[in-house]
Amino acid sequence: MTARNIARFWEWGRKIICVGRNYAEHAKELRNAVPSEPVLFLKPPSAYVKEGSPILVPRYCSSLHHEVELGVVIGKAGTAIPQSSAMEHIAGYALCLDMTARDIQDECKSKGLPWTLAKAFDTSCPVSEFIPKERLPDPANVTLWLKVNDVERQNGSTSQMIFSIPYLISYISEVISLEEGDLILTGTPKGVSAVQEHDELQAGIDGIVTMTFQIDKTW
Ligand SMILES: O=C([O-])CC(=O)C(=O)O
Ligand SMILES: [Mg+2]
Repeated sequence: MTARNIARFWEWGRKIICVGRNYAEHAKELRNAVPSEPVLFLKPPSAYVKEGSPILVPRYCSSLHHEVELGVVIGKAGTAIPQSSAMEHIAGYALCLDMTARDIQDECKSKGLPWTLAKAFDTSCPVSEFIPKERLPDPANVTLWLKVNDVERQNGSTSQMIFSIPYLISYISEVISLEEGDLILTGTPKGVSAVQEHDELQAGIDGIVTMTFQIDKTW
């Protein structure tokens, strides 16, 4: 059997664990309380989309939002990983979008229902190429940006995260064992906004990676 290539982690069928409200300014722009513990939700592996394929607006959604986020790719499995050794479990990173059907999420929130329809649909997790961890020596201090049709919407530093990457790995792995090829989305900085069919989304980490996606309809 040939060894699987971690640089193609999105093909492994592993889980995607997302952290919400990890930047105070973003929690505030959506009128949410700043959390005292991480807010977690999941996306299935069918949510992955790579450059060259479009991001699809679900038929039931009339307000699709972008959320640019740093993704952490797990390279070594673990359960209840201590913060002190958490970084050893990272293979690398990817720039990610947590595409969100905001109107549906608002409805789910008001009814106290889970966010699956708002967050877990096909193409809800666009990802960049894999970034080996050596190329991002200080993941707690990188700037993420996102433009819609060349207009900047999001620009924030991972230094603004409420819960650090080691804390998140430790917290998540107490509840959900982490496996090689899993992806953790670490939350979005402020500036989320709605996108339409034919819009072009460009996102990047300066000097490290950029990626471009088009928005399309499913119907
Ligand atoms: O839907 C939300 O705003 C929660 C979330 O994913 C984030 O903060 O990144
Ligand atoms: Mg998010």
